[in-house]
Amino acid sequence: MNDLRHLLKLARPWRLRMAVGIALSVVVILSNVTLLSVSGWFIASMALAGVGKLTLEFFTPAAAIRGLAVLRTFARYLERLVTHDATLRLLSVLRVWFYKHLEPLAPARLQDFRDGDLLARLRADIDSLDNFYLRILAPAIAGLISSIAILCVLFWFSPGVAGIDVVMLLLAGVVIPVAVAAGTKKSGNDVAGLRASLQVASTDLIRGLGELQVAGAVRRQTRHLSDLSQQLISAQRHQAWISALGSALSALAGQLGMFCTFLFLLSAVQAGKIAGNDFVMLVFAVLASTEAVAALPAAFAALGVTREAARRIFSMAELKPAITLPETSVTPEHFDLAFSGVTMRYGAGKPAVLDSLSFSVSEGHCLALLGPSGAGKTTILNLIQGFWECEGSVTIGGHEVRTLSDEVLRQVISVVGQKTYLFNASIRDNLRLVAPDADDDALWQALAKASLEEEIRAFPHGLDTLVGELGARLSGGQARRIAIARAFLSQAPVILLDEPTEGLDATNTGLVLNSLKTLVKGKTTLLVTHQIQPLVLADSRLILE
Ligand SMILES: Nc1ncnc2c1ncn2[C@@H]1O[C@H](COP(=O)(O)OP(=O)(O)OP(=O)(O)O)[C@@H](O)[C@H]1O
Repeated sequence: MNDLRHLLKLARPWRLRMAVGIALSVVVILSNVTLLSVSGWFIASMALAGVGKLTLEFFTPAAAIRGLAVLRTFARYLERLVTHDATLRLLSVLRVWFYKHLEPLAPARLQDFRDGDLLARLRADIDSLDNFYLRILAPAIAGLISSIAILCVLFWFSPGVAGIDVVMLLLAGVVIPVAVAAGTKKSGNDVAGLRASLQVASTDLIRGLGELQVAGAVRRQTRHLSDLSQQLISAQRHQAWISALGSALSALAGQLGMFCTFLFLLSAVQAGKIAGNDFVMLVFAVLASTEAVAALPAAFAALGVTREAARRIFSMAELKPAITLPETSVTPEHFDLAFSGVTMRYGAGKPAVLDSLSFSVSEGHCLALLGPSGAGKTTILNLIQGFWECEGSVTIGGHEVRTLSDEVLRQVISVVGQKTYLFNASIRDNLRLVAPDADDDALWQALAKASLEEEIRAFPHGLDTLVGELGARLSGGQARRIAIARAFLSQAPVILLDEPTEGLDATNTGLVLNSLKTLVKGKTTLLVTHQIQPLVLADSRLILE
């Protein structure tokens, strides 16, 4: 329930809109109940007037019936407009709010989550929260207010009938929905979890299709996907069944309430203690009062999924970043790098990856970091980028990295790694990621320095060429040189090179090294490599054990 309370807090800016939505729901319910009751009264009165048992002025009730019908339709339209508007506003803010909480968690804290799972939280779980106000909160509050109003009016006519209606409303509006919530709790949790697993499996299938095909494992993966899909369908079917059963039982409770009212008032009518037209009106009123609680079984069926979705979102948003950088900071004036007594562990109690490490790189120099796999070379690059906390000090130009803002760090540091993330957009957009205001001339100059200009000019669409998903339409060497062009555009004074020529053929290695020679000139550079060729860039070497 804490998660739902948290959600309510986030919805606070729209509380007026939400309250108006609930008030309109109450108007809809009460106008429906009044319409049916007055109609019953009017038809019975007309019948009695027809056999001469009473005289009737029928203009007023006829006008009231027409007025109620118009009010009901109009209020329903407005209620849909207002409640959906409030829900969509809440969802749009929630998505941004969640993304803002995710951002500082990257990359250190997000490594425990799979991409598909994150996507499911960002999309499907947040979508599920539209249930909260629209299908749970608004119907429950509107149902409660309307029930009290109906019971007060019935009590004024007949305390006995009000008593019958209380029992019926408690049954249809509390007992049955609570039973539905209990019956769908497990399947609700399952639906949110299975949806995420399905997203993870689908992402894996699409991303790894090439490997799966080579390994002959496509069928196995699709069978896994199909099993998950079946489990999700059966959890959703279970929910739909219980929800439908709840709605049917709720409707049955309304019919029983009507029947009991009929029996209760029959003797009074026969004894002439109550008029025939009032008798029909009260019977109809009890039947129509189920309208106040009709939405609750479905609402409570949605409670499980909604609660689980809220838990998944808020549990993630409560995670603490591995390191908290200040919002703003100075920009260093010079750019030498220094590690002093740095000890680093990936988690408390884990072995030290770096143990009291000290070294420095003076401004404009290139230091090659060498050492066996697992020695901690990439960890050093991660610390410089401010991704993890460590003991000791890591400084750029004399400023501790942890005292520099994220914005300053991204301006100061540029990374060329073996994996370059390319967005499925044009080459222009991929380059402008680091320099949004750069014009085409600047982009071509950067491409020329990255030894890529001629190849891009040869493409029919030049800078507008779409690179495909993860840069699928470019070769590995071209993608690497796009990363180098980005580094030229960013003009960052500190360059981190992580295996810059790994996996490239001799021609591409030559092209990349030529460009890197220009890039690192005058910049402070750390080079991580297992290969011999990139060592031409280095002024000195540090061997880690
Ligand atoms: N995010 C992480 N969480 C937990 N442990 C990690 C993480 N990243 C690296 N490690 C561990 O830290 C140690 C150093 O890893 P690191 O990637 O820095 O080594 P490396 O020298 O760059 O290796 P390679 O040359 O193979 O890239 C390894 O034992 C690795 O398992």
